[in-house]
Amino acid sequence: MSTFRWLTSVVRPELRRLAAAALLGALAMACSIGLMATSAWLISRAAQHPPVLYLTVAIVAVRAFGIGRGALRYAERLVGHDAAFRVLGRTRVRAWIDLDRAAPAGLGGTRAGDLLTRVTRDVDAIQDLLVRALLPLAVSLLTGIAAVALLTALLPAAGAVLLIGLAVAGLGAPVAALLLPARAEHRFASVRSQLTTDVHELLTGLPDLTAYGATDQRLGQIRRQDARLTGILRRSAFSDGVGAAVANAALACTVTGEILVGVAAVRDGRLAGVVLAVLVLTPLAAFELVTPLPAAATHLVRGWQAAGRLHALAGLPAPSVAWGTDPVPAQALSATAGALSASRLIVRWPGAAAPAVTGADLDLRPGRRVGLIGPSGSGKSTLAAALMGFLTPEAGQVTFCGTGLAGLDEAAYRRLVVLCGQDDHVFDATLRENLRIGRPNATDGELFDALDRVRLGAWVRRQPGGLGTTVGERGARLSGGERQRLVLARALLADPAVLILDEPTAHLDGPTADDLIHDITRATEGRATLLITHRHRDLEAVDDIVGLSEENPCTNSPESPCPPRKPPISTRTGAPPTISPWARSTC
Ligand SMILES: Nc1ncnc2c1ncn2[C@@H]1O[C@H](COP(=O)(O)OP(=O)(O)OP(=O)(O)O)[C@@H](O)[C@H]1O
Repeated sequence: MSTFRWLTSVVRPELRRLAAAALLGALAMACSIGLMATSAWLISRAAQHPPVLYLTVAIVAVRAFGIGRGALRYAERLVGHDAAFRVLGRTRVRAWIDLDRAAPAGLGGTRAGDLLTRVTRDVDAIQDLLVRALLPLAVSLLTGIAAVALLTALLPAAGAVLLIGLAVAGLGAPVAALLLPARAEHRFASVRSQLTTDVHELLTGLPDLTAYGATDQRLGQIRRQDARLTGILRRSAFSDGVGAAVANAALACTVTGEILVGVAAVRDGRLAGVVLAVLVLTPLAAFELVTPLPAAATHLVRGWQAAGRLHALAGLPAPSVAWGTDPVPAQALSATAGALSASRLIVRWPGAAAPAVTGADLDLRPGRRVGLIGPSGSGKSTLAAALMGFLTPEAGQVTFCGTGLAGLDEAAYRRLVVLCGQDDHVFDATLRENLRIGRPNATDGELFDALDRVRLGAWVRRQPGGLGTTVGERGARLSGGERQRLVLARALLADPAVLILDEPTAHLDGPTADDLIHDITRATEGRATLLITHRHRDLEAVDDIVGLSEENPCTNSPESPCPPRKPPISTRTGAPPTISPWARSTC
């Protein structure tokens, strides 16, 4: 879809409101011009001292135009902004849907600062495109025609002079505003986005930059971007000024032209003397139309760029599973039918040259714990992402209770299968709010129960704020181990049938890691659990072990097909699983 079609699709539902706003704006401007024209006539006529009765209609008209101008302008702002905010809401929702569709695995090629700029400033630029560019253009066009028609009716030559003046100012000023900074203006959005990205990276990486003494270098980079943006804005302001100067020069020439043709017409007797003031003063009001046009041209270009950048979000890779609408199947779980299985999976990250996982098999059954081991980079987390449906396998299938993920309802699946990852996000909120992501209506007692299961309860009770303690951005006020146990407690609160734990003992000292594994063993009783780990001691807690090899030489292409999967490095079968009654009824 082209940017134009994308823009049309978000604006189309509000077209009637926007047309009403344009009409109200045009009527307000018409009142403004009418006020000026009637006042000019009234002053000239009053100078002839006619009976006051002759002036009554004009006096009433002046009052009506004066009141109408204010009331109509208010109504235009109300209707126009209402329409713009509706478009804004729709654009923002659409941007979020595009991001949601791509997240989490499709956002690898994007930068947080750039995305932030798109969903905030680029969306705002769409509002400016509507209320500061398209509406003023429409109002100028409508009212300009009316003003020229009025003067043409009084004196055709005067109408022609106004037409030429408005055309020069209405086209010349915006073109001057656009042509001068054209190249710079087209770089505006990307430079602004780069600046936001650099500032965002500086703030998030400040501790490391300070530690390496690299802050000045980064600040220098930000200063250079800031100087580029300032340069663009300065050139923009200069060309806006040139546009305004063109408009004012055109106004001066038009008024002079009106005086010349008007005086000639009065001399020839083609025009009544009292109407001369109308010819001379009406352009003053009519030129109010062109004053906002240079800025409108700038907002048009910026809004168009913003629309292109927002439209590009729809093109982000969406590697997640295309979920179905069926709820999770209702057949009973059994020890033989895998709750969550993967067979001959080949998984590739978007844009990667080769698959990260080739031919993996896995069978997670209720009540059994499986340990997943392999060297760093062998694809353990990638396999977990595929089990969660974040990545669609190139080949092979992930099934839950015998049904492929593409046939299942996503929300139902997410309630039953939970991933507790290595770098799960901790929100800048209280402990309570972070935990309740796992179970929104959990009581404080249930939260403490989960915290005790990961040995964090005593620490939370010692905090003056208890569960209300704030944890800082990305959990900055917690130690690595506390953060890890907090996200594990959150996963346990979700009470899933299948729990995938990606290196839960990372960041922990040996004894604490042993205790945590012991607690995990208790907490996962009756569930299907996948424990991804580098610690061989952790494997004592599992029933089966599956190993991934680092060698992934194939690309799953005809030239380099993937070989049949090697058998697991070692497989140990433990005691028969215990299946809790609730786990049996899960599927
Ligand atoms: N978000 C991503 N986008 C693109 N490629 C990725 C992404 N995450 C991982 N990869 C690539 O996939 C491959 C496997 O990475 P993965 O994280 O699955 O390995 P791992 O076995 O979990 O490693 P570790 O034990 O170090 O956590 C790596 O080559 C990595 O570069």
